[in-house]
Amino acid sequence: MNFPTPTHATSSPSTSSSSYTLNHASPNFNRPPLSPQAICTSQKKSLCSGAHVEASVNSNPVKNYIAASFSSLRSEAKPLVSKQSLKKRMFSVGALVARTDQDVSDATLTSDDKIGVLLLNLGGPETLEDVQPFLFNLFADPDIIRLPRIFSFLQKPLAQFVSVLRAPKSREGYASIGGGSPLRRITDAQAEDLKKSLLEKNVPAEVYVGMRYWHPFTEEAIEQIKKDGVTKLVVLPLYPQFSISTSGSSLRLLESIFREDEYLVNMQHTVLPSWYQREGYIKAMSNLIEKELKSFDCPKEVMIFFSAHGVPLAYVEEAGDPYKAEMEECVDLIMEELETRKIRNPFTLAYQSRVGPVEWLKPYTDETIVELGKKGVKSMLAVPISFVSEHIETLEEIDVEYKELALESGIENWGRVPALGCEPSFISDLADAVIESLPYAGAMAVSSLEARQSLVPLGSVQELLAAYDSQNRELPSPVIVWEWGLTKSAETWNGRAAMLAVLLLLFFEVTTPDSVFHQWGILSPSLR
Ligand SMILES: C=CC1=C(C)c2cc3[nH]c(cc4nc(cc5[nH]c(cc1n2)c(C)c5CCC(=O)O)C(CCC(=O)O)=C4C)c(C)c3C=C
Ligand SMILES: [Fe+2]
Repeated sequence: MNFPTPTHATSSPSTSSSSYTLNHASPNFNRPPLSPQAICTSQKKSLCSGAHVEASVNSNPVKNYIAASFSSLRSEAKPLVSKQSLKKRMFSVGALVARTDQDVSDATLTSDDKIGVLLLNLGGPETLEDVQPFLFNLFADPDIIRLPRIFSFLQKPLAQFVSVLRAPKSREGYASIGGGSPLRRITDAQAEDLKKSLLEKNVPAEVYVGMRYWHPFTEEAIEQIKKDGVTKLVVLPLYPQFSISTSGSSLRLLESIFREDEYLVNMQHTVLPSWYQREGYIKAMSNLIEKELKSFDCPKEVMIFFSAHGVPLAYVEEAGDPYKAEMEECVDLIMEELETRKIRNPFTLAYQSRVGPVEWLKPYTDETIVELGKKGVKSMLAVPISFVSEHIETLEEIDVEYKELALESGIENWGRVPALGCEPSFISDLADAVIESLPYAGAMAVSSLEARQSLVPLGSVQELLAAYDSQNRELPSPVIVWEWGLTKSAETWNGRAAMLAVLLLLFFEVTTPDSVFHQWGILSPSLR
């Protein structure tokens, strides 16, 4: 039994033949239960402590799924990371395989097959006028702000309110980076290069871009996929690490689109939920860091400062988002790779870009920079780690705000690693990831009602989505921002509701003649 590698794919007969087969035998896809060690060694302790580890629900869902999916392949898998780290982590990464248990059968591509790759990304406002509607789309997403079900009718009014409130600050940021987000341009270029790379590897495919919050919207990409008659689709979120708020949100949207559509239900497809462990990605990141370190006078003394986009703490602690664990493992893998190159710099991971008053993942980037400055760190290399394109948070937040903060904090030498963008070895590795996942694209059983309810064939996305939620609630619960009870987020939101009530009272106090406070003598008339 062979693990599908790029080598197999590139050894496929040329496309002129009537059909070609990815050259590997079908793996047995029954998912054996994971051993507790396999899970615990692959994750940070917090996820493992005393956990009941049996099904793939109680810890890192994406990894569990992948681990479960690939555990039967482990012994023969081509190591994707160093042997040492593979041993330590017990499993390799691959596609989140869109498969039912029974039927990873022939991975055969026929000449009639039309392969598509759907790149999922966030999207960004292209002009300053786009900023508020873009923010509206973002905040209207229940994976970004989730209200309790009985208040879900308030989602759009709330999104309108928050987006209008946030827009001036956001607009200022986008104005300072040239009047809009570069995300569409860069993602289009990545799509173009990926298509070329796939062709060079003898896998002709069309690559589509589907953005979550701005053009080209995922719905538009899907329409094009249908028009083009794609028969096998690889869904590839452009986020190396999985978060409920990013890849999860896009997958949830896809799931709802697929469920409604006869064509899509029948189309074979597979999903790669996260790919930060891939050797190609780890090496590409390490190359960038190694190169940038050389621009410092004393490279060995530079603090490598990984800065990841944050998520609210409740995502990780209450909803089981694997984001933090994946991020930490990703950083470990990069540092291991650098170690093999004899680069043994000190390093830190912190989280940036928090929005609103709730607690986000810590340590915060800004506070950490100040602390490191106080501790006497003189040289720092910032490494944006959660995203593969330049965007507002690299170009403005890191390059301007954090740089300024670092210099004020006593750090004398500052550098920043560029985002991967269209870096050829990275794109080539993405192409390999697509090729490796193709054999697992499977058809949904249209007749099955259950199949219609999940994005990928029966079981897999359900497992992925359900696994977000450690309490196994009916719906994965990304961020319940307000519920009755004593969770941290509930407390925060109860507090906010109270604040809102006070603000409303004050508002009516100063705008209406018969105000309550004045009648009670709490506010003097001069304040009106
Ligand atoms: C892995 C990356 C990202 C995570 C995780 C993420 C979570 C997340 N983001 C917000 C709120 C905002 N994000 C905004 C922009 C933005 N976010 C990401 C990536 C992640 N977000 C990117 C790449 C971008 C920039 C896109 C671009 O146009 O360049 C914004 C808008 C900008 C701003 O006003 O700061 C907001 C708002 C939340 C609430 C969240 C997790 C719940
Ligand atoms: Fe964001």
